[in-house]
Amino acid sequence: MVIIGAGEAAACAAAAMRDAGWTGAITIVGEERHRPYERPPLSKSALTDEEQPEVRVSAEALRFDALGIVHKSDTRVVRIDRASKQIHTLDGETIGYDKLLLATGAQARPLLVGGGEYALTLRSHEDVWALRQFFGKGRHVLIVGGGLIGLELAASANELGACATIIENRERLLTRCVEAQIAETIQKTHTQRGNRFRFAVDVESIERDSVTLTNGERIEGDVVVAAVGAQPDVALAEDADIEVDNGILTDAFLRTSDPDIFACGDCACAKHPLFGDRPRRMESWQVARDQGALVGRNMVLPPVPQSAVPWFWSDQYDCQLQVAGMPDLGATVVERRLDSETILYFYLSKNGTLVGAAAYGYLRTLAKDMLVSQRLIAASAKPDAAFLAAADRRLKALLAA
Ligand SMILES: NC(=O)c1ccc[n+]([C@@H]2O[C@H](COP(=O)([O-])OP(=O)(O)OC[C@H]3O[C@@H](n4cnc5c(N)ncnc54)[C@H](O)[C@@H]3O)[C@@H](O)[C@H]2O)c1
Repeated sequence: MVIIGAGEAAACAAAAMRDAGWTGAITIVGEERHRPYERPPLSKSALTDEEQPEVRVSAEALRFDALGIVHKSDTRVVRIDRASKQIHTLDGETIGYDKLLLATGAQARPLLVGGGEYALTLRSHEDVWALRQFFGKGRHVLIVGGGLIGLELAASANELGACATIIENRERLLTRCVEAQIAETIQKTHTQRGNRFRFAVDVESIERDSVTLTNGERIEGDVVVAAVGAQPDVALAEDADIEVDNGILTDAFLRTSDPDIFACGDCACAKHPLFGDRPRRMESWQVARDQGALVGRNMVLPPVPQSAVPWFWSDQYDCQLQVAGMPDLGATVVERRLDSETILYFYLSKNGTLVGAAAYGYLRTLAKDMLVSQRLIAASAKPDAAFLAAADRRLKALLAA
């Protein structure tokens, strides 16, 4: 078993292969220096902690030695030869495989404007080192992109006594993953703390410590960060003529168009039986873990389809955003107000099936309901909308229905 890419999904897959009974060789090849590590802290505690940030190795990667999993770090794969079932590395090494897993992840999308190279990005542990020096008291951080990274960075900057200006070219924040009302509430949390926003305007050019917008405005700061999305790392798959369309295409079992090659995590665009025929690329830590565990198992045992409900969270200040399922498939939205600060939205498809849930506010208030929501989505439940909206009625009762 050979795995290309050494992130969270790869680590989970390798451990799952052993857990599924595979006793042969498992080799993970990745270009990063570190063992697979957790990326969620990079935009938060790794920036805000006083102590210098250390790589937080993933739980599964801590088991590599005990499980006899070989990890070749600092090694770039340059070609997959499907006919001879071999991969080739930049160092000239050739490694044969019976089954191959592509867990190549994604890269920060570059900002293609004049001076774009001045903008820092955040994807790796090393990127945090570069950013930390600009996140101190009295600093002004200019962030292009009002998505998850942009907002988490803005919250971290603010916690450290800096101020952030977010420049988003759409009309509002988080268009990729949440409903307008939640986006508005999140924006309010930021503005109350002194962060600023510009919407529906593009960046014309970037200088080392300022940005010029297409409306002529020039904003000065201490650093410019580009947080304009992630692009899947599909070059190896494309070169090997494996089907790609916004990610490496897989069926619900995470098999690519080559029966001996699988894909998972940020690079994979996979079908999911709960969410119709269209394959989807999910960019979240939990999905990487769930798909990794599933694909590792599927490469060893008779395959089973994806069933875990996609889920992610985002911590900003003392609030949390959680999203489960596929809110974009909802035809109807039902609001459940949990307290003055915390709202949960349910997304029901045309036939009344619960397909998504999203909540923002205090974790202690929303956690239980979001957990139940995930179970209801997994069960393709068709809950009564009035029941969902009534915050005094316990959602758990719907599980028994
Ligand atoms: N909590 C989490 O789950 C979490 C946290 C951080 C990052 N991530 C992941 O990291 C990846 C990258 O995050 P991200 O925030 O960069 O991506 P994103 O897709 O969440 O947000 C990108 C934002 O940039 C905007 N944008 C795009 N081009 C622009 C331009 N030229 N000018 C101004 N705005 C522009 C988009 O409209 C969008 O709002 C994603 O895969 C994300 O899911 C996840």
